[in-house]
Amino acid sequence: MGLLSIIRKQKLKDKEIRVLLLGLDNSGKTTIVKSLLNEDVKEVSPTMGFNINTLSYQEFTLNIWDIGGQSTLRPFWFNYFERTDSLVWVVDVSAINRLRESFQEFEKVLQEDRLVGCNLLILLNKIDIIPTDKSLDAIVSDVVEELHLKEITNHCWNVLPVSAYTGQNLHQGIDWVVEEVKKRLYIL
Ligand SMILES: Nc1nc2c(ncn2[C@@H]2O[C@H](COP(=O)(O)OP(=O)(O)OP(=O)(O)O)[C@@H](O)[C@H]2O)c(=O)[nH]1
Ligand SMILES: [Mg+2]
Repeated sequence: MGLLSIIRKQKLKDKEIRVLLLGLDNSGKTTIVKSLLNEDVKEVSPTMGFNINTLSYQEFTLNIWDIGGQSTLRPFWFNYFERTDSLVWVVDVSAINRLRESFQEFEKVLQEDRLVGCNLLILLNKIDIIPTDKSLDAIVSDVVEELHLKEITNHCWNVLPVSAYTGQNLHQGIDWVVEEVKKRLYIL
């Protein structure tokens, strides 16, 4: 067992899960956290640095690191990878024209050694405003293709369409994160 695995396992015994929330600016990361914390989702402004929020879920404490996604802030993302249990990548489904940009950043992040072994949840946010001429299934397959998700073999990954505004599917997302982390706790 490598040192990283030992540290992770100890942390999980302490029932702490570190979640890193990344994605392009305006994708809705901060709003998702607010929704999970039952705060006012209409009160957000672009994150200029980062926010750490704590969410209790089952017997676990999730420390959610929400990092600003503007292009000038992306070089700083690399300061936050240490000890991440779960990477949550947020995509704005109302801005499909930014999928390529999202993939470019996503690809860089996935090359990071410090993220080896963490699980990966891709949230397709803002499904409350998807264009009426496109089905949700079609949007999901576009994202799976554009982000080359089927080529990812070294992370357990999952895709969930969500809405931070309505709260749809957000708890399923957290459930998945916690269940994946639990599996590792018993398998390692
Ligand atoms: N319709 C809709 N709008 C949303 C949703 N989630 C977020 N938004 C809006 O999208 C905009 C950006 O939301 P933020 O949460 O600030 O996005 P962010 O990813 O944290 O952005 P940065 O901090 O700049 O990286 C805001 O105007 C939100 O109100 C959603 O589920 N539905
Ligand atoms: Mg933000």
